[in-house]
Amino acid sequence: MENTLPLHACQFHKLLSLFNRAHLFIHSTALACLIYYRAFYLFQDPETRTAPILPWLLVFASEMLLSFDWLLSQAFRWRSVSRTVFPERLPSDDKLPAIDVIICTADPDKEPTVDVMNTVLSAMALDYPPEKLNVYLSDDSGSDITLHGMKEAWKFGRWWVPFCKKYGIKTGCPEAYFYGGNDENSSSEFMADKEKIHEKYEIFKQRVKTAKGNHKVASTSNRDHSAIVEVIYENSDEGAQEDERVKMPLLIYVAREKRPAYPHRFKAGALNVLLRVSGLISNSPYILLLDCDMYCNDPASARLAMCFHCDSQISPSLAFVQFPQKFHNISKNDIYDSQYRYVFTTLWYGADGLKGPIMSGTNFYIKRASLYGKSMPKDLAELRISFGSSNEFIKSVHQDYKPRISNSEELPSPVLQKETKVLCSCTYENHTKWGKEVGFMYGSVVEDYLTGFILHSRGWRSVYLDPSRPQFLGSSTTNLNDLVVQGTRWSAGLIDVALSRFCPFIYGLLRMPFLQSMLYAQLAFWPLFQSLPALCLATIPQLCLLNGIPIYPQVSSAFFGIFLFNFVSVLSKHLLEIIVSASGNSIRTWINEQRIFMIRAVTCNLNGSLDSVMKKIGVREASFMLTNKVVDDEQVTRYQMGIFDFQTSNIFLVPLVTLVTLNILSFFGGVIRMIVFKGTGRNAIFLQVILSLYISVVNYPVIEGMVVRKDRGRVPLSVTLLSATFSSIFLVLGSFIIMY
Ligand SMILES: O=c1ccn([C@@H]2O[C@H](COP(=O)(O)OP(=O)(O)O[C@H]3O[C@H](CO)[C@@H](O)[C@H](O)[C@H]3O)[C@@H](O)[C@H]2O)c(=O)[nH]1
Ligand SMILES: [Mn+2]
Repeated sequence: MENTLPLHACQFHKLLSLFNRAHLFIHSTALACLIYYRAFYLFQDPETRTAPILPWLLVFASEMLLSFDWLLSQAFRWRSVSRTVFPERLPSDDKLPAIDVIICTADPDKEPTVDVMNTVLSAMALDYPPEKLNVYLSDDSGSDITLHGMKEAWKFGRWWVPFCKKYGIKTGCPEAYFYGGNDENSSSEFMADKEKIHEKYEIFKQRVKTAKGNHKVASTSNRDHSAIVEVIYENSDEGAQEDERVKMPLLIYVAREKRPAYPHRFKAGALNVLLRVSGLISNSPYILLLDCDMYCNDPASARLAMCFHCDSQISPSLAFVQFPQKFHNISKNDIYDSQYRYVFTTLWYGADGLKGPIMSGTNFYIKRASLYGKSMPKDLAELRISFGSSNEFIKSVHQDYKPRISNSEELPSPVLQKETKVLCSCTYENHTKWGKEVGFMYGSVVEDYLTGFILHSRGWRSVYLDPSRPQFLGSSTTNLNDLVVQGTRWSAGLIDVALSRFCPFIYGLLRMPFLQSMLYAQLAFWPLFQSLPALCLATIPQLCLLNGIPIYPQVSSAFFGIFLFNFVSVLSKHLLEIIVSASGNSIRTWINEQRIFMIRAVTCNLNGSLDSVMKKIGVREASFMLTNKVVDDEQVTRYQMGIFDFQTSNIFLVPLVTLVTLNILSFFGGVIRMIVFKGTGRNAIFLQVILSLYISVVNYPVIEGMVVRKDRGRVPLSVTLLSATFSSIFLVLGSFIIMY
């Protein structure tokens, strides 16, 4: 009889959820009072109004948007859960399903080949039966350097994988292993082996680097090259000794065809090609997806994920098991919130309590069949419309298909080679459902969010697993420029979805539970719902303050308490969530996150939203600006020391510095007015003074960058001057507009 003990357990965070619901109730009541106060004003006799109607309406609209966004975000707080797994109860190895690992890379200049190969090697070292593990690298640049790197990785892997297995090495990424330094084993045999492997690793690295040095790629080759599919197989003397040979997973290099005249759909396009090619070659029922900068930090993840996929109760509706993105390069005082704490420790736990976390691009084990569309067509004509013209691929979508290569010693037949090239061609998807209903979805550069959304709306679910030892570790953005470039892409991608036919308010509400569609809506609209109010609340109350116009209730009013309560309630709730979710210095994390929310709102969220709108009206083209993975030592040092690096484009920096300048000006202006004003006039502008002060204090690093610092990472003088000019123009023009 089968093992009947459960493979996993789920814990509902009862206390936290109860608290969240109570907070939801109290805070909404306070928000209702605030809305009453704002709306009531509009019906007052114009003679008795203390402020002109335009700024009042702008501030009111911003408060409504923020409140609405807050209300949506409560979906993430309704039902938090966490999960544990019992991999020791899994069936024996011969009963485990096979896994295809797909790793994406796109540019050997921006994504150093040695790092990519480290990810490949870490995947090869996963603790899983080797004959059931197939590792694919998708190379969107079609570069010789990468292919050469793969061959070298294979050779080194023949030493590395057995070494990891023999000594139960956890860190399967050689670079992290040799330079991370934490060994439990001190036996002399181990030490000798380790030294030998370390030497081989250095040789491997040197070879990969030399190949790069010898090879200059033309920058256009990224967009114009033919398809290459190569099963990496090497049988030279450089490999391990015959008797030492351990069975290795299959390693396959795939570069799809790319031509300038054909859209290549960025990462989603690459993934769909890989779905097809892997379908033909190994056709494993489960797929692990990895970005090239995300290595396996623990070989156990495959088995942990199988605790869900092998559970016959939840497996039929389970699309993917998502692990968090964690990063190896986070400093103690993480000034940019590079770890995305909020997303991976607050939001995703909450989403898991509904129908599962949002797909997060990398680190998830997905069921292949879930990507093959809503329902399986019955006849061949329909199958061809869905999947394209390859009969061989169509055969592979049926469960009983036997993969074409079953072990690493076998070479692909010429027929198979020809067929895989067809599947990689840039015309293969024409007039098919790829990217629209089948595979990873096109239409947004956040292909992960959109694909997960479509899967969830078809009734699939996902689960979130966040074991104490990070199963995957990546490199995060550690400077302002990389952060805003990445953030702009995400924001644009999310707004693309928000403004498309997949808008979660309509498409989601009709297809998924209410709370789940709220959670998707909150994320999709988040760039807009953050940036517009932030822009307004960092300018309008300040403009009014300098003109002596009160926009908030005066200190003696009962509504003053309501406003203060709302402000304190949101801030303290945020602090509490940090205390619950993270270890370390909570207050510091809290300030860092408050600051980065504000900075993001007026830089990348704003820019990304604009980008998306401009694409809609046809002024801009879709693009996928890769996140930089080449380390700049000077910038890293600043990040490690907790010092902001303001070297970024003026499109981002000028609005930020302008807003901070404006708030400093209005704070001092306000203080002077409070000294000069007597009685109610003073009371009436108090909250505006506090708001300007709060914004200035939280953004102190910007001020420091403008006036104190002299290093390269400071705010350039030209930006400070430009920003001062902009804020003066705004103040003068704005004063005219609100007065009349
Ligand atoms: O045309 C492309 C563009 C990108 N990539 C790969 O996609 C991955 C993610 O790109 P990266 O530049 O690292 O972007 P990030 O912002 O760090 O990635 C986050 O955001 C992406 C969506 O925008 C998700 O796909 C990722 O999984 C998620 O980690 C990398 O492995 C790239 O090589 C391709 O294969 N082809
Ligand atoms: Mn990345």
